[in-house]
Amino acid sequence: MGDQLLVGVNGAGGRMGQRVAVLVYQDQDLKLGAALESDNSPVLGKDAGEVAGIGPIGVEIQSELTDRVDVIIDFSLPAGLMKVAGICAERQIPLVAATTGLTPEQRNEVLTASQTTPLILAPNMSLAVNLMMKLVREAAHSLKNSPGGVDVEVIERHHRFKEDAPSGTALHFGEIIADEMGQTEHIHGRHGRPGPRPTCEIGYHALRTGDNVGEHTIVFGMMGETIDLTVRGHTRDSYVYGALAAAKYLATQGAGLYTMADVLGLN
Ligand SMILES: NC(=O)C1=CN([C@@H]2O[C@H](COP(=O)(O)OP(=O)(O)OC[C@H]3O[C@@H](n4cnc5c(N)ncnc54)[C@H](OP(=O)(O)O)[C@@H]3O)[C@@H](O)[C@H]2O)C=CC1
Ligand SMILES: O=C(O)C1=N[C@H](C(=O)O)C[C@H](O)C1
Repeated sequence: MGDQLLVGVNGAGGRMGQRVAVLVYQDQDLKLGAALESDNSPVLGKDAGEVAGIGPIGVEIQSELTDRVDVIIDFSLPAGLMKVAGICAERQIPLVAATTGLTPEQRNEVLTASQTTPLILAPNMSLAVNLMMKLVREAAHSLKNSPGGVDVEVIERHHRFKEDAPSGTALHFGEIIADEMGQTEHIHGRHGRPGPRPTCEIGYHALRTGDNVGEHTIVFGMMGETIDLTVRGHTRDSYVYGALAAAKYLATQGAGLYTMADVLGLN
């Protein structure tokens, strides 16, 4: 149909990229217009649908964007996002950037794309996780002046294949907490004899086990009681649903930086 949104997916051969191809194919408002991978990917030249396990859909995986698309969804690796962000900025293609593990410099470079095109850069596209971010901000704000002090730790669990740690989601939870409570130190694990825990710390702990698609627990530890807030994904599709909603949202916006809260109505 002429009014379908043409979606490009960057990282088409990956765990997330394959699910994007499937759920775009199943969405009557969307059509897969391009499937991108690195120039040394073993799936170049293959049909994106076949790689994703749903049979041929007539979209060949390529390393360069040659077709017109209305929006690009990126679930790749930092190098892949950097490349596609430059393309989107130049061609004014809205970009849903989901890749994590960026350096601060890479993040800042991706963000410049919002000067010429609509952009969302979010470590987590899930509705439950983004709502949990709102809940964690509220909890941090309410607890920040607790008389006995509050120790906050972030525990994340992911599949054994995840390349970056801690997760981008965990780091963003930490940013929210520090913004509300004022912690200045972010420490990753503990070993040896670190001594008593300073109150200025947020601790991060990354578990890598099995096929866990993503679980985050924020621990607010006080004297005499503890609050654990946990959100867990059941399948990767929880992230893709958010990414597709973000793509539809950006397609209606002008150049600028937007958030998943804008997309999901969580403001
Ligand atoms: N924001 C969110 O909601 C979510 C974000 N993520 C993030 O998405 C990213 C991908 O996760 P996942 O799918 O599990 O990882 P995978 O490694 O399975 O997929 C990444 C894909 O990107 C490809 N790739 C690598 N370099 C490039 C490049 N230069 N251009 C285009 N494609 C490239 C890889 O190809 P090759 O294998 O050949 O290198 C691979 O197929 C991670 O950073 C993850 O943290 C994941 C889930 C949710
Ligand atoms: O690699 C993953 O799988 C995920 N990565 C993202 C992150 O690093 O926060 C989002 C989600 O947790 C799944």
